[in-house]
Amino acid sequence: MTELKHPDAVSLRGIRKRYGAVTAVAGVDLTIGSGEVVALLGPNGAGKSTTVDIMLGLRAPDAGRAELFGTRPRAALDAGSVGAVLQTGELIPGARVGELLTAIAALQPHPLPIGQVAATAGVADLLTRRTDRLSGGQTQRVRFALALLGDPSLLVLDEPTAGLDVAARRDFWTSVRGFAAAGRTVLFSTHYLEEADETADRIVLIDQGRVVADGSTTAIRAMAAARNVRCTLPGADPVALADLPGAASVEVHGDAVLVRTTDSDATLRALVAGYPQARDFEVAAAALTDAFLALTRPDAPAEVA
Ligand SMILES: Nc1ncnc2c1ncn2[C@@H]1O[C@H](COP(=O)(O)OP(=O)(O)OP(=O)(O)O)[C@@H](O)[C@H]1O
Repeated sequence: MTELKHPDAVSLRGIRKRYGAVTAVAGVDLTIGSGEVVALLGPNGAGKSTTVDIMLGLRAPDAGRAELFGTRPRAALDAGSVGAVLQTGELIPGARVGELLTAIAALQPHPLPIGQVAATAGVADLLTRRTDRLSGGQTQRVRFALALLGDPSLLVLDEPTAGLDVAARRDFWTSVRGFAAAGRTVLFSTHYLEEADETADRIVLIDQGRVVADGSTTAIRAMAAARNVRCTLPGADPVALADLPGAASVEVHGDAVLVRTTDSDATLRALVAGYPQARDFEVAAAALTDAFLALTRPDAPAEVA
């Protein structure tokens, strides 16, 4: 593994970036330790790609500092410590996959054997194929192989499975998990909670250019299963409602009650039994962002307006 000795693979401090009137990144702090597998999860336009580009030294931030293994991103890239699969960039058309891997390996300070990389990335049967005759899933696997050639300690993947079908996605993530199993660091961005859930140890939720939550995948999965139970209940007491089974947080606005719960069946049964005057029941999936906020603010008091 090509590694610069430093405990943190990634360190972002106070990163900000605007494009004209659009604030893409609004102050991101993020530390990723060596060996972590982290998903950067967020909706379209959340600022994931801009954050990744700054992290890799491909874009300059307006403010803040990005370091990989305690050094400038470009120095870490030049040392072969970092491999990346980005959304942009075409494979050289007309080249054979094996030729391309051989050519790029020659540029690396400490290349891995082509056969090993091809096996890890699942491209061993594609080496004689032309790069412009590959399917989307095969193209992504070749790009993944190219990123592995320098034997990186950190792999950065920006929405690597965008546009791939379910089978191609599954194969891709199997290869990534194989890479991560060797104790290397992986950061990937995705829109899909399932991808984050299946592959990452930690999920960082980014929304409107900010980190709005950061937690273990287990904790995030539990919160993603959260439901909102709403009802009309005159004279509701938020403190008493907070004792309902499964209740994570309670909001009371006049007669309107919102209970965020991890067990909506139990909450609803107890609500019906304990509050006969309650009516207009409604149960809905909690928005992921709400779930993350509830997760990261466990001490938040019940809100009353
Ligand atoms: N080169 C650019 N010029 C102007 N605005 C940009 C540019 N790149 C990104 N933006 C804007 O900055 C914001 C963040 O974009 P970014 O691509 O970083 O988000 P993202 O989370 O990666 O989105 P997606 O999931 O859609 O790829 C968006 O509002 C986007 O329209």
